[in-house]
Amino acid sequence: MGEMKRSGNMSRDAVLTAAEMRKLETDAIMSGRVSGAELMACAGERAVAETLSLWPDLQDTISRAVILCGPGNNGGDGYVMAGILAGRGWQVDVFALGAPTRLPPDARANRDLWAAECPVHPLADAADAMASADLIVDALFGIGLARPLDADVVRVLRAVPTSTHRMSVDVPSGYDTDTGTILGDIAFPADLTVTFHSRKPVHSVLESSGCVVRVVDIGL
Ligand SMILES: NC(=O)C1=CN([C@@H]2O[C@H](COP(=O)(O)OP(=O)(O)OC[C@H]3O[C@@H](n4cnc5c(N)ncnc54)[C@H](O)[C@@H]3O)[C@@H](O)[C@H]2O)[C@@H](O)CC1
Ligand SMILES: [K+]
Repeated sequence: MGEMKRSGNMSRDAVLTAAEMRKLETDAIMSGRVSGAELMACAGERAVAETLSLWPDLQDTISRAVILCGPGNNGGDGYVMAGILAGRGWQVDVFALGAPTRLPPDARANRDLWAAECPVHPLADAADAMASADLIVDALFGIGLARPLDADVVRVLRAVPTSTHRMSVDVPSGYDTDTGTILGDIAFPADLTVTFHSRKPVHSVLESSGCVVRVVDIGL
């Protein structure tokens, strides 16, 4: 069975839809209480912390991470994680989907920070690196997935090895947040999902299939 862990100032029982979560974020940003960049930085930091807390063995040696980054803010969280892990001495390879010019601003800023120092590889090239990774991070799609995954993404997900640590940021790519169904044929096979502020309907489905779900405060 999965486990649940909550922290911070959150409504303990709330289960939010994707639209409700998006509204909460937008309202918080519009109020000036917190910026999108701060939320993203916190999301990436908390995702790394929860990953290393679940799998402390990853800190024993120099570990290798593959981070799959998508075309939206979920990808932005992935770039934050890449920077944090590289700063801890990890070998980090980032593979990205979509043109950087189409990223939303906060994700673009974090992508540019990463790309100033390190390469960003095309997503289609991820298979070999995934085969030898200690940790694979799925930051392809979160609450913004709007249709089944395209064939090029499906090909990459089919190459994800089952023998390594696999974590998803917010929602495993391929799952519909509000129904918990897989929109196409496949979703990222996460062992751990770190979601933000509140559970979403998909997380009960994940827990019932054995995925660990951790809910973290990001200052909303
Ligand atoms: N400021 C914020 O709003 C925050 C957002 N956060 C992260 O941002 C995520 C939500 O970001 P977004 O709303 O940008 O959504 P996503 O990053 O989940 O994805 C949206 C992007 O994917 C595209 N897309 C949707 N379905 C597709 C498909 N099947 N194939 C190809 N492209 C597809 C959309 O056109 C859009 O460009 C959350 O899940 C969370 O991880 C966190 O960083 C916390 C702060
Ligand atoms: K994801």
